[in-house]
Amino acid sequence: MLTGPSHRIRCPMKITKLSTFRVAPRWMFLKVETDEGIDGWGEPVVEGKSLSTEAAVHEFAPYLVGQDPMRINDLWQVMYRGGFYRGGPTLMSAIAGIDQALWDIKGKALGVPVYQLLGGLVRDKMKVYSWVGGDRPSDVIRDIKRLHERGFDTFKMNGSVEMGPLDNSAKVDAAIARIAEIREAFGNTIEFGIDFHGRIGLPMAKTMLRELEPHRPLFVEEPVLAEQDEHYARLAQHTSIPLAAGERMYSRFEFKRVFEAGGLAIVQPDPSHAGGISECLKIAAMAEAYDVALAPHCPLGPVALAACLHLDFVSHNAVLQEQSIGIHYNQGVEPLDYVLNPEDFVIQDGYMLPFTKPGLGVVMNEAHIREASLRAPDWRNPLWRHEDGSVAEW
Ligand SMILES: O=C(O)C(=O)C[C@@H](O)[C@H](O)CO
Ligand SMILES: [Mg+2]
Repeated sequence: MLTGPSHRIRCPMKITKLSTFRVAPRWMFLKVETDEGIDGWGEPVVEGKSLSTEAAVHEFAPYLVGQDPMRINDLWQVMYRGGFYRGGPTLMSAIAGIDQALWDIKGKALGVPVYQLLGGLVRDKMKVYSWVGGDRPSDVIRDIKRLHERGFDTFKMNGSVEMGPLDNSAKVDAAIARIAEIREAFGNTIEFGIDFHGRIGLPMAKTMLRELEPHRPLFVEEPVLAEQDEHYARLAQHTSIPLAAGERMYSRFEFKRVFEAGGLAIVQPDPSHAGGISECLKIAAMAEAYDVALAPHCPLGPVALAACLHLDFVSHNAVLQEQSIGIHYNQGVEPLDYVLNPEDFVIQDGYMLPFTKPGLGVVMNEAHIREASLRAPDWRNPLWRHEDGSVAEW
């Protein structure tokens, strides 16, 4: 017999408003409001395409306003399938940020951190890594020293400057010498991933991997571009170095091909690009079935990082988490500049601890965000060109 107020069948909560705030350095925050005063935050953004991502978020709004935010799975399917066209960085990043906000609302409505809604913790802390060097990797030794003193022992850097499709041995030697210098300086007291950022392609990848073998990087990222993912399996035959990729893949429908073909030892979906927590959970589970490790991509802000960590804390195969504190893209703006609870972003000896507050666990400084959004930069990545004038991969 349903009698007392606690048993009253509640009218479903309703989404009332979506607001977007583009802010420095190149991020965008989404606030989803409801008729019960519970707000959820997300971070939908394609770096360098925030205006088109913002438009996509607001194109989804008519499907969401008036709907029950607790029905995350249905709203996700409506956004993914309802508009006929699907996939790609813009639509999937818009869905990602909305998905994050819906999980934030659900956790706050039920009074628990999101990872509790996803089955609870599989680990007590999560290993994180820091970027060192810049677009053209320099001063990496200095940066590693500085961060190593702060307790980090795992790093990532760009693997090279611009590289032509078939570049010369001097540039290969320069790239390798920089890595050799790191191992020389730190031995096995640190580990590092090398991100080629898609700057090399198949003609150079085997050579670079061969030359890197003796220095045993933790992984090599994007040795070829995601649109040539068919090469990962071939390259993996030529190297013992774990190959990683995924930041430019946007749903399980893209990742399934690399799982089937093999070659990637680590996948790096970005919960702010690949459909959010909901979709990245499915990608993580697929990866686990193929014994592929998970290392979510996150060169972004605090909500994106929180979404990654909730994913990490429920995924057995999560091994490393990228975070953007001090990354060269931030130009002096840091993720914690936009939150009122920096003390909850605990980094101890290169690990982060689970958030404890309900929802994603991030208390956004809305007043500062609104003010900062009045000065939103139109960030875009540099356009590089080779010696011969042709476009170079950045
Ligand atoms: O963090 C990484 O692994 C990157 O490759 C950075 C890249 O995603 C830039 O954010 C694009 O603007
Ligand atoms: Mg990368």
